Amino acid sequence: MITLKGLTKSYRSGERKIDVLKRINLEIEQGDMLAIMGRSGTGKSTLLNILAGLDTADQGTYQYKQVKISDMNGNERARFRKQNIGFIIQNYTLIDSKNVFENIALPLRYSKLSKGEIIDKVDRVLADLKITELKEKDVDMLSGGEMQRVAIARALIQDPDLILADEPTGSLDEQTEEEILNIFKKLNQEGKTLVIVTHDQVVADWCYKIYYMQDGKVDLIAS
Ligand SMILES: Nc1ncnc2c1ncn2[C@@H]1O[C@H](COP(=O)(O)OP(=O)(O)OP(=O)(O)O)[C@@H](O)[C@H]1O
Repeated sequence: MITLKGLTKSYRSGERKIDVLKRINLEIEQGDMLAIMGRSGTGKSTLLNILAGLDTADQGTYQYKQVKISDMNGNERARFRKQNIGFIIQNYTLIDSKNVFENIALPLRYSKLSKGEIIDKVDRVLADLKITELKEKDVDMLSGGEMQRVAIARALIQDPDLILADEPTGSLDEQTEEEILNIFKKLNQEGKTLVIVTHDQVVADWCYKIYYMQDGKVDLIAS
């Protein structure tokens, strides 16, 4: 599904150049569920942002199915992201001034769907995640676990094939973490591919493969 070849990325910080990714090669198969671990600052989020099409590498190629993402310009990558990627991050990035329904419907705002079709879609995702009762609530009234479910719902609204999650359970208690992981497992069983960046061994152990990032490289350490 995904092939990364020779992916290289550096950042400049004043005089210093930081080589974050050094000729990374990685294959991700459709239907996989994998964890990326590694110490802070080793480039996990950078790699995830490149997979999402939010950032680009300096060198190397990124192929998604038959398409070379690394050849795309910013607009093309934005379209690719919208059509294929569900992105979930730790601090939810929900919009406080909007309620749960409006937050989940947000990615559909420029779609050609009618109001009724949008409502149906949101209702279906809410039901799948068992959060229908939250539909009209303001997001600033939600618990951390509820917010994360809403963020997942929003990531799923366009039915993406690839779900990228950056520390998705980082601020949740153990029970809520397990509930979120169960949701991920179910999505995976339905055919979605998941890439999860985590510091948490419990989260990694739910995945089929665990990769470890170090010194600009990514190595498979368990499968
Ligand atoms: N936009 C940027 N400009 C300059 N340096 C950056 C930028 N983004 C990331 N970096 C640096 O690149 C390195 C990798 O950052 P990244 O966020 O990918 O690491 P990470 O493994 O996800 O870390 P953490 O586990 O703490 O989230 C860090 O040294 C970081 O400071």
